[in-house]
Amino acid sequence: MNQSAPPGTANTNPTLAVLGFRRQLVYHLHFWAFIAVAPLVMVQWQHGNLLLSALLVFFCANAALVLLFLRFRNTYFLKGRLFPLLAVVCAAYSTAINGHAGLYWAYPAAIALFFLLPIKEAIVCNVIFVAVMAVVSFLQFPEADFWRITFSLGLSCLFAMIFAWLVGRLQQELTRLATTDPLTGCLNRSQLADVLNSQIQMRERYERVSSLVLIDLDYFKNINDQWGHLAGDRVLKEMAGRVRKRLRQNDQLFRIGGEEFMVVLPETRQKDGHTLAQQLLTSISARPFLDDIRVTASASIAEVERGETWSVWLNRADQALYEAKARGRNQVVLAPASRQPPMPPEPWQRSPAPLQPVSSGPAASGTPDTP
Ligand SMILES: Nc1nc2c(ncn2[C@@H]2O[C@H](COP(=O)(O)OP(=O)(O)OP(=O)(O)O)[C@@H](O)[C@H]2O)c(=O)[nH]1
Repeated sequence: MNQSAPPGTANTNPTLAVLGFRRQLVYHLHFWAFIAVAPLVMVQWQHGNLLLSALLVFFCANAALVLLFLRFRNTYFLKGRLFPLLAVVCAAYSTAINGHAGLYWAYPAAIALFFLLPIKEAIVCNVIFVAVMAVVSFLQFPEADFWRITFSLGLSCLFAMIFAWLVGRLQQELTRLATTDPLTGCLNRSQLADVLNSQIQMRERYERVSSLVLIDLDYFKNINDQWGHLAGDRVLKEMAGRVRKRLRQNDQLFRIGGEEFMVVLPETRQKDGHTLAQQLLTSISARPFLDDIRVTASASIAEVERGETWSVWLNRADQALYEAKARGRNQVVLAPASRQPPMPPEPWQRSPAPLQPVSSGPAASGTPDTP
């Protein structure tokens, strides 16, 4: 069971790490684009290309605003959408009036799209961009150059697309690996603080009350000792499956310790959650695991209170789980409100009748309860 809330859980949230990666990518692209393009404003001005010079000023101003917003407000100015638009327009227009000197900017502009836009939008934008550049180069250059430009720009886009797509998949896979338990497929602790905090906010802002259920298998050590660790693993996996089957789509199942699971029940009062917790314990104890391993579990349920932190909330549930173990296991205990002693068992929360063993497993063989 949890002894205490782990410090700094929010800082290790893998989803936030991915967001940090995106933010840095956007930040660096805008920073280096600004450095590269700012001098061109003067160059185009001196060449008398006033419209292009104005477009480049616009481009630099947008880049500067994105950098400032990211640094001081942690948000994307206009969602970072202006960079791709301006880069494409500037590159196409510059090619139309400057020929090859403008064309060179089309390549970094096309590649940057894949790192700034969602992949589907980037593909659509690049198809349009390559088509526009093909028309411009058809009008500007000899036919052989037109073919070279169109194919080399198309190929650059293809390579950038493959790279961005693979990086995106890698990010998704890393996030999945970092946020789920490989054995059971449940969420792990990495997002626990965020999920509980969002339920706390729902309570504070909208009076929507959520509950959390802790479930801990009883005498699980004996299962490992008697049937081996691999069987223990399979029991955990099957148990997660049975619990998951009973949950709603919005409910979230975490594995927060070896044989301890947590279910977050959004917009569920303690009394309603209690009914579910009872059903979960029944689904665990009613049928043997791996054909002949009888297992029971203990559970606690705690409704979020106004003004409490996620660690206090979890701690109340944890104390109630200790109580469930101390009262003889295979039962659900309601967590009391803060600073109140654990509630005495009521008739409707008493444990079900003891199970008859189907084999000589530890839970089935009536191992005496030791807290
Ligand atoms: N097979 C397997 N066992 C695990 C895993 N994680 C933790 N365990 C085992 O789970 C057992 C937990 O034992 P205890 O904390 O004593 O709890 P318990 O035997 O269930 O007793 P109570 O909780 O008091 O009912 C230990 O033997 C751990 O080695 C896992 O991923 N796979």
